[in-house]
Amino acid sequence: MGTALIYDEEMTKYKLLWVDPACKIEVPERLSVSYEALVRTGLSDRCVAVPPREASDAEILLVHSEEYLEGVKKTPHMTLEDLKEFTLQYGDVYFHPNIYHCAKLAAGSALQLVDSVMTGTVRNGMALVRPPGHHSMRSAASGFCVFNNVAIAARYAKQKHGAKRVLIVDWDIHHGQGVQYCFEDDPSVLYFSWHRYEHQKFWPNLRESDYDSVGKGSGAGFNINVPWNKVGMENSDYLSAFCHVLLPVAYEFCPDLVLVCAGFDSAIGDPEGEMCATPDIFAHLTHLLMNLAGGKLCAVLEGGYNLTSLAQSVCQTVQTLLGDPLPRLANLGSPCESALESLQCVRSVLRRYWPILKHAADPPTTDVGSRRIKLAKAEGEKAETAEEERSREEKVWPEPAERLRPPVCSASALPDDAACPDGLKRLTSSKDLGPLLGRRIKTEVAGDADGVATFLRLYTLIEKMRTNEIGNGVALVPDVAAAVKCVVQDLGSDLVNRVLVVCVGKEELNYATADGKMLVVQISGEDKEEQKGKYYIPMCLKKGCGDTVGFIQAVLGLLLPLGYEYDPGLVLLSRMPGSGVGDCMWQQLIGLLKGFAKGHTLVLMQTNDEACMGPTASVLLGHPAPPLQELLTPLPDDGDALERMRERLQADWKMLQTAVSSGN
Ligand SMILES: COCC(O)(O)CCCCCNCCCN
Ligand SMILES: [Zn+2]
Repeated sequence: MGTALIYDEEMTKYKLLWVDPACKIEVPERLSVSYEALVRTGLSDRCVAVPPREASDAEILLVHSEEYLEGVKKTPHMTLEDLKEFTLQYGDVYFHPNIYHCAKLAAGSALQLVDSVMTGTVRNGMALVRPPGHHSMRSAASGFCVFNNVAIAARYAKQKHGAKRVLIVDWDIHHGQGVQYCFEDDPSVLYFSWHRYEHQKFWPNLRESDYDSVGKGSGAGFNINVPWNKVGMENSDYLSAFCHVLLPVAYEFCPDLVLVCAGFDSAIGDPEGEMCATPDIFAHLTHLLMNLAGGKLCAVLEGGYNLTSLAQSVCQTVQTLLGDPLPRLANLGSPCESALESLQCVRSVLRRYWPILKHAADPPTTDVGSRRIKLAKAEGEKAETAEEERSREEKVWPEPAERLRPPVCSASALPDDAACPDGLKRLTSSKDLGPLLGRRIKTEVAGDADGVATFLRLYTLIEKMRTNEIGNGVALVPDVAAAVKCVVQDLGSDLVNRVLVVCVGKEELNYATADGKMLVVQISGEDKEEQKGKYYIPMCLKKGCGDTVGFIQAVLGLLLPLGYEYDPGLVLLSRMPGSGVGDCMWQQLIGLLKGFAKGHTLVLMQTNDEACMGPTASVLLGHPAPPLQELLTPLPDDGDALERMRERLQADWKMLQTAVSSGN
């Protein structure tokens, strides 16, 4: 199934007709440069072009009031003076004779996207629209928005397609207060937004944009605000918010559909956000959401005002929707203290609603709330002078790296008598092993023919991943533990710099290399509290690997942050016989680990584990992992043990932090 792309140049045909410093950044070129970049890179040709349509009155009335719609309907016939007059009643927004038409197309585009995804015509998609939507409210336009495109789409998905639970992820740098108001008492729509806040000093300067607005009534717990109280947030801050706040809750919520308020003013270079996250971060944010809801994801453009980072970020997003390998995120730092304070605050208010967060730390001792300052609008929003604007230094960042699809997506290395699943390319061992290696086979590696054959197969797989001839691969081997040892000791570190070894099951694995060439993470039911140094991390689930809740907590809160910080060149994932891990969980694990090492994942399974070959091959080939059924409430001990482990490890691994360092 493909990726839908919705765009129509009609939505570029309105603009600001008078002087208004607050609105001058919202220009038609935002849409045209984004689309042109998709065309120039060849990405648009790989998408399924879906035409927009006008949202009907009834669809708009799913969110907005009749009086508001009636008012907007009059704008096409207004004189310039009337348009200015009409605009005055709202904030930071402008009207134009053609904006009503475009607003219907923008909302209708979101609905076309929902139809295409919910009917299975496509797997996922993106709508490039103007005007944006997430600020508009039931009876008010705001922040360049006229109709709330994504809020309408969520209501529509429920009403027309019977969606039970819809997740809305808003990575725009502004708080989508319009979306929050729409669903704050609705437990069927989970709204997650991060936004520049600066203790209420930043637009829209709302008290209810802070972390303690968690929703109301039966919607309590289903509204998540992550305020950024400083500018300059980086990739590590964004990934920490996903791994330690959004993803655990999203997995527990188990949505049927994911809608993204895809604003790119959260990228570096944007005059509104003033953040430092690079465009390739959106490849990973998109990827991390694609294993939810069976891959049903609709991204709808919101903000984004730096035309360079906007276009690059749109391309990164669409390229991930198309299933291309992800870029490696270079030198992730530690999340900054301010970000950790925000994560700690929001986790502490959410833990009572979401068992998966039940072990989250208490709020920080310093009362963050007391720093909220409600500046008088004039003072807070004093329009910066042209001088100030020029003085703000121009940000520069590297062009995102190319993300080349390897000629072969997935390969298999199997014993001759094993069946090869459809779509996998069966590898025969490469003859040219190189003299050095050849000699070593004779001596060190298991001398028997099987051992040699296994060695040859694994070497071939890894070598072809290193040269990007193949993306990922699966090998069936007679003895998984021996094969892991063979890769770890003889292959991995020679061929690849930094191998992330993830072992599911109980085998004793103690190859951790102190030099960090390997990071061995073992998830098992065995209690191995002692830890063998920074690079061997045993994660023990008291109830074993069959405990999906414990397993997903270990993956999201520990394995993912570790993987991002370690930044491996290869991922070796082995499934020990008798591990007890469920197929769905196993597929989710493969799907998530594909985000590392440009997708170079080598899966090792025991020859008699053939039953799992199908599900494994499906995800390796790029099919979305099926959703985990609604997660049961975890027993306290598992979360507790993992939480204790996280606290112990965070001294070595900064991405594991979820709170300000206890000293503060
Ligand atoms: C959904 O619209 C996308 C958006 O969130 O980016 C809109 C931002 C409105 C920002 C209003 N203040 C402008 C002050 C200019 N210095
Ligand atoms: Zn924005």
